Amino acid sequence: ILRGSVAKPHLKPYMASLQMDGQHVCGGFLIAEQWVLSAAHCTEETDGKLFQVLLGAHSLTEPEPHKRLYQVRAQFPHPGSNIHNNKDDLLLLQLEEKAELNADVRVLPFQREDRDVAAETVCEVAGWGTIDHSGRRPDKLHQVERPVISRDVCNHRTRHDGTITKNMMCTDSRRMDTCKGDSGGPLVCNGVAEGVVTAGSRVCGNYKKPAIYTRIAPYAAWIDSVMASADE
Ligand SMILES: CC(C)CC(=O)Nc1cccc(-c2cccc(CN)c2)c1
Repeated sequence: ILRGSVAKPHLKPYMASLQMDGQHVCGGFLIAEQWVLSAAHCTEETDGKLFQVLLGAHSLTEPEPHKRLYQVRAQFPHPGSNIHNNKDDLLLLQLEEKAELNADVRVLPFQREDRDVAAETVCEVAGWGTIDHSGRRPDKLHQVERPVISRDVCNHRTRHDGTITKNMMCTDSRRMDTCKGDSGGPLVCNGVAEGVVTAGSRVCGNYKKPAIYTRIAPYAAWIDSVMASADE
């Protein structure tokens, strides 16, 4: 998160850190006791290995009462996701066991009504992604509030030039923005997860390249079907 602030510890108990070999790679969030939602492009550099999922954390390194690293039983990238564009950029992770829910570990409801969030709505996004242009990575969770911008503005030829589909949404990226490592985290508007951070043009803090999110509502049926069909 560029030019945001350190989050209040454990006030976003749905946040997950997707880790590989003990390193934070991407964000994610708890959508059910045994399921985390994130972004498919986070698996681009993992060579087919499974993530581990850290829940209940504020600091990535310090001991905290309800912090726990969960093994992943299976990963389900959306079948339409690919490395060439941001389409269907969702990843479902089934934890090896149900997460123990407590004050620091809670499920976040996601939007099921497929209707655009109004432009100018101020939403919040959090993550352990880079916090400055030298790529510094934080130990503690950061957050930032950003206004939604309309798909028409986001699709302007000087912005994302028509690549923003009805399954995507954008927020203003002037100075404060999401960045590398924030992918997979939720865009939370009025207490509900409306979107999942995607890397988009992989630039940060440039107002000409608004932040892009995969809208969740259009994928509610896919999410439900994967959770229902996965084995015990
Ligand atoms: C395997 C993946 C972690 C590779 C990757 O995603 N790289 C990367 C590099 C630069 C910016 C970003 C990035 C992320 C989230 C939002 C944005 C744009 N605000 C950029 C993402």
